Amino acid sequence: MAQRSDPAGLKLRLAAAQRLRAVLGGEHFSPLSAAELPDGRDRALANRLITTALRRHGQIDFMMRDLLDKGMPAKSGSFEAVLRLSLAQLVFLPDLGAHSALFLAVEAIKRDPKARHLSGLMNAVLRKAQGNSARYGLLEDRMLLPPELSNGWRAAYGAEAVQHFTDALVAGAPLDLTLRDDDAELIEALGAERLSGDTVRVESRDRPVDALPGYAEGRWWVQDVASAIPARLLRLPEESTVLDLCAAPGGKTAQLSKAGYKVTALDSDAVRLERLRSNMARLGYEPDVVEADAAHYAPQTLFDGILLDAPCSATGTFRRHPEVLWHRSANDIAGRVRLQRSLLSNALRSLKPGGTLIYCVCSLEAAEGEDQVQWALDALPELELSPVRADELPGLPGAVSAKGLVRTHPAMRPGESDGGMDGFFVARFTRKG
Ligand SMILES: C[S@@+](CC[C@H](N)C(=O)[O-])C[C@H]1O[C@@H](n2cnc3c(N)ncnc32)[C@H](O)[C@@H]1O
Repeated sequence: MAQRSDPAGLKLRLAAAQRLRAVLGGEHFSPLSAAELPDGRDRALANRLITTALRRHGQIDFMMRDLLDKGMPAKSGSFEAVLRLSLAQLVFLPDLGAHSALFLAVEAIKRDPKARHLSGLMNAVLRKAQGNSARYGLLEDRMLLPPELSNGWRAAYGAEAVQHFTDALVAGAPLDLTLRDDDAELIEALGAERLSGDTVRVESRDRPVDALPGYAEGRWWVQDVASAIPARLLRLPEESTVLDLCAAPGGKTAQLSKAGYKVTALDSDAVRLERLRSNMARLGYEPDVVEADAAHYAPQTLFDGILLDAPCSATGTFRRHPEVLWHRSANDIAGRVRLQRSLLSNALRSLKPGGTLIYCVCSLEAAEGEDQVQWALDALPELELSPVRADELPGLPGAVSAKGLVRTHPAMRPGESDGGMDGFFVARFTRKG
């Protein structure tokens, strides 16, 4: 807990350590908000420390093994989180200076009853790290990715692509927006460039998302360019009925609404559905909203189209959620594969004969993508593939396979942009008539 007499910069470090500790414990990363850290400069610095520690997690693992002769002390409260933040600062954020990394780490540890007995160790370890910081700054990029994931990616996408993945991990993601209505003045006010369809990209910004032009008026929503692909591939006439399965927080619901469909947005998570409702209210869209388990949902009236954005390992989102790289295990992925199969099977019960089903995941794992298509075609004889044509995705010809499946990954460049895109997989099916 920070106190009035605390040295400058301590409060933000305590907040950063608390957030990083929660993420190390398995939580999803979200940046500190204005409510959590009101001072904008403190907040920006705290978030920079956390994201650097998360992006450099694999290299910091190496440093910690190198520095802690006896390994991480047991039951040591915030020690690991504070150490990771300070190593991130010392080695990768030299513009912040070394003094505060050392001094404030020790001060932070002294304020944690579970770790204060380790303040001497923190000091000694960080001094040793300071002596080694030039060497640590040259650690290999391959340490940034866990071998369990990167070996498979190298086989699937090639060594050069995986090298780009590490660059993308360190650089982070630009901000992509889907526009509610096309307006050149708004695009200019946002400092954005057009990417594809109604997606624009903001490469750099000086304020939070909700302070950007057009946010309050609901003129756009945040959505990675890859995430905007699946809804575009539905291609049904206006007024068609569409069921958006696993819909929250509603990026694809908004696209489907904008396309003129009659949309039912379903999700099993009440809190996430609240976010969907407030996003739709801001944007002025009015889908029907259903709280239900998509594995058992059985509506009375069948739909013309279904978009199933299935829960997945989310490895394709590592540029914004570096923690997914270190949270995923083979078991974890196998569990999601089973869930995706049950959602796919049950989705068919809601689809009209002749209707279109889009299956998508923000995963780079073939087990959740390409292999699931093969499984569906074998196990669900009512389904047939409706291949996507390369000309349906202008600007991304390499994303469509010979079979008509869509695969994006962070080494792909949409349009002329330098920034990459999320890893996504999309397949389009029809239910036989
Ligand atoms: C990848 S996110 C969806 C993102 C959303 N489609 C969008 O574009 O904004 C996956 C969603 O699946 C939901 N989910 C997970 N299991 C579910 C289930 N059995 N039934 C319905 N929704 C589920 C989660 O609550 C989460 O909101």
